[in-house]
Amino acid sequence: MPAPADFGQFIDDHADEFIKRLASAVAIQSVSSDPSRRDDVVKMAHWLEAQLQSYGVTTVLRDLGTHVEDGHELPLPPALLGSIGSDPSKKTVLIYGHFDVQPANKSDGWSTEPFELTEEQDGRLVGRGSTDDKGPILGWLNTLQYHFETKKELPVNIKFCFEGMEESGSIGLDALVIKEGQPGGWFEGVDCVCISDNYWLNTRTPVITYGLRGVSYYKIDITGPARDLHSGVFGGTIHEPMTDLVLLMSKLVDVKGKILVPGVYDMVTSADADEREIYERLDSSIAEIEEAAGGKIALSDSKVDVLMGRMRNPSLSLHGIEGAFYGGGAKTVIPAKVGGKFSLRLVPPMTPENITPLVTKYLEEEFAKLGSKNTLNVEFLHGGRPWVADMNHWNYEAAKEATRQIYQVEPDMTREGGSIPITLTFADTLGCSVVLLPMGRGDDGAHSTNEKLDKSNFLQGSKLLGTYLYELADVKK
Ligand SMILES: NCC(=O)N[C@@H](Cc1c[nH]cn1)C(=O)O
Ligand SMILES: [Zn+2]
Ligand SMILES: [Zn+2]
Repeated sequence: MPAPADFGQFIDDHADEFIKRLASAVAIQSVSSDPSRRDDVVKMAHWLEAQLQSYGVTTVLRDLGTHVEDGHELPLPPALLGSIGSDPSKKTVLIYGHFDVQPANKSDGWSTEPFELTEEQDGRLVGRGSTDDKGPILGWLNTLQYHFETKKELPVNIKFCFEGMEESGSIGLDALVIKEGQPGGWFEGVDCVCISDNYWLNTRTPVITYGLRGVSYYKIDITGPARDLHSGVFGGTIHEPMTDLVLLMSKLVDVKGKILVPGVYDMVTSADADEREIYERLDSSIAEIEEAAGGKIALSDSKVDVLMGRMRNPSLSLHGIEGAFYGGGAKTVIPAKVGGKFSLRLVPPMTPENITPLVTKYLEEEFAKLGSKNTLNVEFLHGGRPWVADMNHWNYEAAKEATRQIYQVEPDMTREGGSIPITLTFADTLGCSVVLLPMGRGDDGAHSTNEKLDKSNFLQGSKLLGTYLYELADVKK
């Protein structure tokens, strides 16, 4: 059953309205990692709930309890569940997305206010969350609006699961998905899952994604003096926490991206010629990867090695140092306590559970070698397992056919370097196929400054998601 003939036109005709709605969503500063923005994450849940309800979706906000952040107990934002249609003759698809975003400040280097969506001359819709993940969520709303206003029946039953903690490790969601996946739960009867929360490899070829790396996030605290000290008075006198931390962090990864924690590479198989061929065939180039990164800084001249570095190999990134002096000027302080943050991206069979003992043991051994009198504490902050799916499942056939119809090309089949921790929980708990059907381009700059979603991707992506529902209705189980 193809999508109705007027569906694409409806999306194009409502472009301005849809962009305004995206601007309203971007304006809510739903930064999950910032405790002072927690009310905005909750506000975003209510905003989205009202949108879903206006198109006839039955909704419920599920309380996820509390979590502890820097020693303070904080309420978690609720998860938003929705349901529309219960026709037993139709398939039921579960749609997941997240309404929280990464932090953003103009002073980080944004050209415009990050929480004011700015439409640029070339069609770029610039704003935090435009591509990750408010634009894709609104793509589903655009499809719902079409069916509501034209009084057309949806081709499938839809369940929704939208969360507000994805950028902070999806805390609390696992338990909810496991509970709602039981008989009588919200997700009973779900046949397949679709997530639109990642990106094409380049700026022209759509992709369908069948794998994600996992993540394991850590903080290493080094504590020394009771308070910050004058470096003129105490420099050369005491063990400095920052010196220890910088030395320790330098032991984690080398300049070529090689992870230095012993045992990590023993877990990963190396790619044979057939596997390398998969990456060779992908429509990508070093030049495009460097263009998206904004610098000629690729780790290798080999496209295959660079793509495998993102998709099928682990990596370790250093993110920041809490407690370090970072302002302008030349403050001569010795920070009393510093916390280094880093994470590993994981590939099968790595898990946060099997990797954490290796990381902790190594850091403790390396710290002991420093002979420092300061104190080390290694804390695991959050994690998620890697996931690889069967790309020949009928759920993927529906996504491929929808892509062919909207973009008139064969999609590239990719694994994503990022993580969506709940994906594996959906796959395992509901025992069904999960497909990742992204809307945005490879140069969207998710998590970065000047994050954008191109207007054409927003509109074509909305058509893609709607068309996928029709292909799903048709495809043989
Ligand atoms: N679009 C998915 C995404 O960006 N996921 C985050 C998840 C995460 C894990 N820890 C912190 N955030 C990612 O960084 O991959
Ligand atoms: Zn995301
Ligand atoms: Zn993200």
